Formats: sequence, structure tokens, C-alpha cells
Amino acid sequence: MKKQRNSESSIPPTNTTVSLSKVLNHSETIKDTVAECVEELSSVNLVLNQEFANQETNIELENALEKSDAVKDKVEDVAEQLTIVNEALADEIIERERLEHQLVSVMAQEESARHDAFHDPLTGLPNRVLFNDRLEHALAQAKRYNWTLAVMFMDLNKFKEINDIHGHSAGDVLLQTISKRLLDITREDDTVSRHGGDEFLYLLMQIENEIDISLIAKKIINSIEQPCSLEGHDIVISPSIGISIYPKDGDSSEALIKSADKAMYQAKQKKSGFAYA
Ligand SMILES: Nc1nc2c(ncn2[C@@H]2O[C@H](COP(=O)(O)OP(=O)(O)OP(=O)(O)O)[C@@H](O)[C@H]2O)c(=O)[nH]1
Repeated sequence: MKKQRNSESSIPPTNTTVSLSKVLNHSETIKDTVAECVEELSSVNLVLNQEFANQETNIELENALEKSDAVKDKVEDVAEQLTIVNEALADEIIERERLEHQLVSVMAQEESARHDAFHDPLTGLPNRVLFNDRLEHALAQAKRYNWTLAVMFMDLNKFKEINDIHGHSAGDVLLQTISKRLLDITREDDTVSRHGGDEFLYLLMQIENEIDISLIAKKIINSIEQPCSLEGHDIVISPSIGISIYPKDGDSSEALIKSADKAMYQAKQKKSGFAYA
């Protein structure tokens, strides 16, 4: 009897399960062939027995018949053994599939927990923890290879008014829209993160000069200042950005973020869009 395998599983079988299934299929074919041999031997022995019953005593025929019956019994026994082995093999395959399924599901849960630990739930952007980790790593590389890095601290202007006028969920949509725009314009090596509330942090890797940084800051401002449709209204919001540069403004992540934060307040006061530390 063939065991019912878990065909609804969305997880592709591993090489081990595939090879075990091949062995089982092969073994089932052998068992079927052996079972056919048993049937053929039975019918041959039946005919011989009938012939033997009609004859005078014939010792040689009697011996041959006994041997043939013994062979049939042995082959029958082999067919039964093969059935037992195949059932054990089928059980083993089901168990392996179950374990593989369990393993994949545990790995998916771990991956999801890891993602949640390092990302902001509202916008999906990297959170503070991931940003700090990337900044620490970037600083170690910058020290080793003499790179220049830039940290941008960005805060939205008068974001509270959006919440007050249009409601908190409209504010959430605005934060999500802005985050998507920021992600779209961020280079692969750079990092944009949500620091909290309406604050975002940028890490720019291997920056050549301030002209490049200013161009990036203008690009970010331009992208954020594009109108955003909220509940039928076109909302326009602007950011203030403070910029600190490694090694000029600090050689630790705390110092660079602090300098950029201070510069952001200057940009906000002067309404200049962005300012350097
Ligand atoms: N919708 C929404 N609002 C948030 C979230 N987190 C923080 N806020 C709000 O964001 C606002 C941030 O306010 P501030 O940055 O202090 O004020 P602001 O109006 O932007 O003023 P300036 O920065 O001085 O221009 C506060 O009203 C918070 O309640 C969030 O996840 N969703």
C-alpha cells in the first residue's frame, strides 16, 4: 500500500527527499516484479501439480515440484519483505518532508523577526538600530581607507499641522509617501532611515566633496516638496536638513549625528533648506 505524501506542501523537496523518493519508486517496481514472479510461479506450479496427479509415480518430477514450490515461497517472502521496507521508506520520506517544512517555517519566522528588529513598522525603512550599525561599519571602513562620509539629519517642517488639520492617519500616509520617495532616490550604498516621528537620517558613503553633498541635499528637498495627495488635497511639505562630515565634524557615530542634528536646527531657523555643521 502506497503512503499518502504531502503533495500540498508549498516547499520544494530537497535533494535528499528527491533521491529517497526515487529509491522508493525503484523499490516499488522491483516489488511489483517480484509479486508478478510469485503469481507466475503459482500458476506454473498449479499446472505441474495437475500433471503430476495424472501420472504414475515420478520421483524426478516430484522433486522438481517440491523445489519449485520452495522457490515460490521464498519469492513470496521477498515480496512481503519488500512491502515492509517500502512502507518504512515512505514513512521516512513523510517525516523528512515534515521536518523540512518545519525548518523552513522556523527560518521564515526568524527572518521576519530579524527584519522587524531592524526596520520601522510604519515606513519599512531601516530603524535607528540598523542605521547605527551601518554607520559604525562605514566609520570603520572610512578610517581604514581614508574615506569621507556624510550624515544628514532631516526633519519635516510643521508636520504637526498636517496631523492637526488632516488627522494622524493622513500624517502616516504622508510619512509613508515621503519614505518611498527617499528610498527611490537613495543610492544602493547609502542608507536612509527613520529616526523617529518626522525625523530621518541619511548616511552617504564615499563622498568626494561638499558640492556633491549639496546636490544630494537639493535632490532630497526637491523630492519631498513634490505635492502629496491626501484625502483629495494636494499637501506640500518641506524638510530641514543638517549635514555633518567625517572626519571634519567628528569621528564617532554619536558625534556625527549630534552635529548633523544641531545643523538641522540652524537650517530650520534660517529656512535655508540645508546647513552644514
Ligand atoms: N502621523 C504621525 N505623526 C507622528 C508620528 N510620530 C510622530 N508624529 C508626530 O509628528 C509631530 C512632530 O512634531 P515636531 O517635529 O515637533 O513639530 P513640527 O510641526 O514638525 O515642527 P517643526 O519641526 O518645528 O517644523 C508630532 O506632532 C508627533 O506627534 C507617526 O508615526 N505618525
